[in-house]
Amino acid sequence: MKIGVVGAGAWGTALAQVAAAKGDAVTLWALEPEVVASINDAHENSLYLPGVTLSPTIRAVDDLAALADCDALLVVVPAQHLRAVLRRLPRGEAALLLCAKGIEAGSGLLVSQVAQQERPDAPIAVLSGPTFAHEVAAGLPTAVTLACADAELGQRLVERIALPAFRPYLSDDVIGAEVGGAVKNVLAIACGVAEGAGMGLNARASLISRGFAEMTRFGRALGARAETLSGLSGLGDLVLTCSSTNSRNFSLGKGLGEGARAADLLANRRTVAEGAFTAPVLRDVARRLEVEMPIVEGVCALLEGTVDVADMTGMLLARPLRSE
Ligand SMILES: NC(=O)c1ccc[n+]([C@@H]2O[C@H](COP(=O)([O-])OP(=O)(O)OC[C@H]3O[C@@H](n4cnc5c(N)ncnc54)[C@H](O)[C@@H]3O)[C@@H](O)[C@H]2O)c1
Ligand SMILES: O=P(O)(O)OC[C@H](O)CO
Repeated sequence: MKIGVVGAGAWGTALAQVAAAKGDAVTLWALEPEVVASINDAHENSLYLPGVTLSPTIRAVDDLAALADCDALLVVVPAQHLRAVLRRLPRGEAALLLCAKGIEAGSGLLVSQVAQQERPDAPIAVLSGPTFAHEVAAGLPTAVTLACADAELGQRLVERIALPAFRPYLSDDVIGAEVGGAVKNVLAIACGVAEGAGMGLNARASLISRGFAEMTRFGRALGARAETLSGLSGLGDLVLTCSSTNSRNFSLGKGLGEGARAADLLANRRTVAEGAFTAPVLRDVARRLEVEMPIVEGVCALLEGTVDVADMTGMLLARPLRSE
């Protein structure tokens, strides 16, 4: 199975390294010419994954047409750019393994739903789970969910990307795998806020737990299965992302908790904090589905600057007492 990777941020680069680990050639499309040059000349992505020596079998390209002969494409551009990039991909039979975590602004669609609209004939799968790119690139033990409605294709993809320290679990619940990855980014912002404002570890654990209840309600409303939401791509990724400043979403929240404005924290940043873009559209979809997501509502209000941290905390704590 000839693999191409679309998007050479930290995660696309780490996944190219995974795909190249068995010695196969991997074509990696990068948006930025300096990233193409850095990978081909120095075997390093000095912009997005500095300090990691990449396999010499990874060839970076700046032209999406170079991916035309691939059997499978790992699509790793941020959710808000996915549709535009899919429109420019060469037409073909390649399976799309979608690796971004988010919900598209405007449409309210998950990544797989965007892909189905843009590439209705392409076989689709989703890769998600607790995966800091630099740890995967360093070969540290990692387990992920690979979700695909077509069990045979899913099995082939699992076997193609599995490594001794990179362990994919196969699922057929595509929506469930995506909901976890999209919602956890917003909840990680909330946990970062608690960290930045010095609210303590009890507050963080409560946000993870009550946030998981929000994720589960939302996922169930979209048809996700409960066991997917409590698996690697749901609870697993929620725990990871809510626990470390290695997470861009958690770090963004920490800055908010320390009193910075969202616009200042987001201005001129090169790396993506998907939760900031997913939050308002997640809130809108949840309201439409009549799913209660008070933590997500609070994160949105804070990002929009309509409340401060004290207001947000007060609103969450003052909600009516209820059973768990
Ligand atoms: N970094 C991680 O540890 C990690 C792990 C799992 C999933 N993800 C997900 O993977 C996706 C990509 O994140 P990342 O961490 O690789 O990115 P990144 O933050 O390292 O880099 C930003 C990426 O966005 C791309 N980009 C910017 N503007 C663009 C445009 N107009 N069109 C197309 N691409 C554009 C850049 O070229 C670059 O590839 C996100 O959805 C993220 O949530 C990231
Ligand atoms: O740095 P974050 O917050 O985008 O998180 C990266 C991965 O999604 C963690 O699984």
